[in-house]
Amino acid sequence: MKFLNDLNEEQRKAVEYNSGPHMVVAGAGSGKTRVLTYKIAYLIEKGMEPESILALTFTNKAAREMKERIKAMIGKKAEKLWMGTFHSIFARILRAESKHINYRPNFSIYDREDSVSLVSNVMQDLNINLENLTPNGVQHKISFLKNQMILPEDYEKEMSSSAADRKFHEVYKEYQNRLFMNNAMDFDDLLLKPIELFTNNPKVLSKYKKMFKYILVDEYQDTNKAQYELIKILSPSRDKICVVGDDAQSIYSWRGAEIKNMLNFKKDFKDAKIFRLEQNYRSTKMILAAADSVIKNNAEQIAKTLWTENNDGEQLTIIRASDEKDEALQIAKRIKKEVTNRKLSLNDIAILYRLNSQSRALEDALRREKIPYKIIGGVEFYRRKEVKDVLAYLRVLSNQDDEESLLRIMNFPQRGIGNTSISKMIAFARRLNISLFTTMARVFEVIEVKERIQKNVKQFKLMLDKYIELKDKLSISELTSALVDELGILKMYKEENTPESMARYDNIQELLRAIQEYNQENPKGTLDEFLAEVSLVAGIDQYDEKANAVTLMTVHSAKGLEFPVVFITGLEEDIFPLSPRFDSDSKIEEERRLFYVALTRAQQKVFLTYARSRYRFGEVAYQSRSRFIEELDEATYVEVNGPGSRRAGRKKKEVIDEYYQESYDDFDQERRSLRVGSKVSHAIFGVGKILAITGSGDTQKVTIAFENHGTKNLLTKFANLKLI
Ligand SMILES: Nc1ncnc2c1ncn2[C@@H]1O[C@H](COP(=O)(O)OP(=O)(O)OP(=O)(O)O)[C@@H](O)[C@H]1O
Repeated sequence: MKFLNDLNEEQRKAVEYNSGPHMVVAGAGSGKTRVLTYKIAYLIEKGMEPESILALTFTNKAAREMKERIKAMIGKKAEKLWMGTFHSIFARILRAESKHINYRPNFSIYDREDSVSLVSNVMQDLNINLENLTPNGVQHKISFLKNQMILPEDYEKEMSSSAADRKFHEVYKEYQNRLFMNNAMDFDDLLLKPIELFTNNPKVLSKYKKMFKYILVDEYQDTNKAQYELIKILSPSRDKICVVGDDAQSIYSWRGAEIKNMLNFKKDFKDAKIFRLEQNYRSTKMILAAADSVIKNNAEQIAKTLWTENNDGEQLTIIRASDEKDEALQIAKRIKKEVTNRKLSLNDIAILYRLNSQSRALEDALRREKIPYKIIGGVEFYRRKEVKDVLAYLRVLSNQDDEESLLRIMNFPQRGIGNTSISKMIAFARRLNISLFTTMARVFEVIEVKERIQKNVKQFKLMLDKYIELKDKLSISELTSALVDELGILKMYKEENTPESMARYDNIQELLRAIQEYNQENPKGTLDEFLAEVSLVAGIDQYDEKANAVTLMTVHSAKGLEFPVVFITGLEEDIFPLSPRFDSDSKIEEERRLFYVALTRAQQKVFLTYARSRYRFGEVAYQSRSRFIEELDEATYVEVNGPGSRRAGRKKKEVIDEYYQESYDDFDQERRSLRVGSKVSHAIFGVGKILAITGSGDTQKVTIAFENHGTKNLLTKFANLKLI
């Protein structure tokens, strides 16, 4: 097999090994993905049927790319591989086997936002208020428990007798119950339900065990308990299994990932063989030395030494900025320089941050400098309001028990069915133990609802019935177009004619286009399958590498990617690492691994930036530089002080260039127009009235009485106040 020549000796050994369970422990950039890809091609070339190989990846994007690569190596038969994320593969299996767990195959898949909304409805219905937990927090806790396979009944056994625990348990139990009633699953169910399925149905299990002759798992360091159980349950005769991972890149413990799955592989799988890949093909020697000097501060890790034959490369550059705006401006300027000096295109550059909220200042600066950028993970396409509205209609057409989706569309676009009437219908549904959808058919029996509104409900129900009937006669694309037309939402957004409504208009058009493409690519694809697919799309999956633009994303999303030039921003205590003061050692170690992941994305050059002060939680916070910078080997970096150094405050005019002048002028403009008595609005605190102004220039402060947040003292420069 000629393609084996693309591998180094150790990689090749791992690819050819076939005599038992094995784990490839590989450092960053050492060819993990390559080994996995080649191994699958190798197995097929050796005669294994593609449909008997199960390959589990961390993102849909990784699965797609690997499949493409394998197709290029061995041809079209690669299409038949079972390759995808845990969630998408098991959603597919659950759909086929739904009757064994008392679900119907058209079950809805709730994303995080849907789950939060369900939690919130449950809390309202049970009239439960959890003092310290918002619906968001409750959802997070539920998800964390589910990831650890702790169901309500398990939780009940372990919980304390405190009122808070009891209330939480009640919400959790009812949340699970509602999911079931709605014929819906949340993301965590997509891993838990298959365990239930396989455990309670030995015949089904044996069918899949026979079918999957080989299991391969990517990013093994970030598997959680449920994923681990699934691998163990399914791994055929326990020997045809290959996992790859890097313990130094385990960054998802907050979502329940367990690094110990990797550390315990040898115990779990008898006679497991370990392959180590230590040659890095991605980065310069300098970048590897820097990464190594940081990660060696972690106590918990599998020993390995990464080396490379690549060039020595340049030192890292550390840039100090005065605040987040200055940081962003300096980055934008640098990018222009780098592109010219290194003859790079913009998609060779990534800007990474720890927190999504850091992106705003960066985006502002890039826009002003007219540098095209793409942002990954913001509000993802399929999570946008207008897109979800249309999808909610499709979900109801597919699964009438999906109460969450039905509630979303009941009065959208407005059809005169208010919340009070909806509550009354829900009460009726609960009393009779029927679904809300069925209640709509019997709305004339719900005497508490006014006659006029009963008619509106009836009409809405008739419309849905019509499309439910049409859904098997039309393609998904025709169905959706007809529906969107009848709802008149495109027209509605067009008439509103605001930038926001036009963006919504475009997004719905884009959705119609996406559905058309889906139809073309999957002529036999059903509405249920389409909905399952879009529910599982993550931000990174839509990432277009070819678009000529700088990439902005969190370090978490950057896992597995590589770029010639990488900026790592916000290197300050409390940002990166996040919350060091309150955290245990293990959390700091995870932050350090995250920093390691960030550094090792770079091929040629790394810039590290930090700001002396930063606007956070509505106030200016003075920041101290991240411990991770202090941990870097001194030989691996140089520091430059941009105009953000302290000197800049005093001698601003001398050190800042025209561009900065312009941006400071903007501040001054805003400041001059503020007066005692002016009404202003603030991004977080809302509307308020200025009571006093003290000081001037950069240290000017305003005292504002906010309508809903009391009186606050803010530094004008950072408050970003808008006059009303
Ligand atoms: N034997 C090899 N010869 C040449 N290039 C290689 C070889 N192995 C890997 N590479 C290249 O090195 C880079 C990193 O490989 P890959 O992405 O497979 O590593 P990885 O271990 O999955 O990385 P990470 O875990 O850091 O994301 C890729 O550009 C890949 O093409």
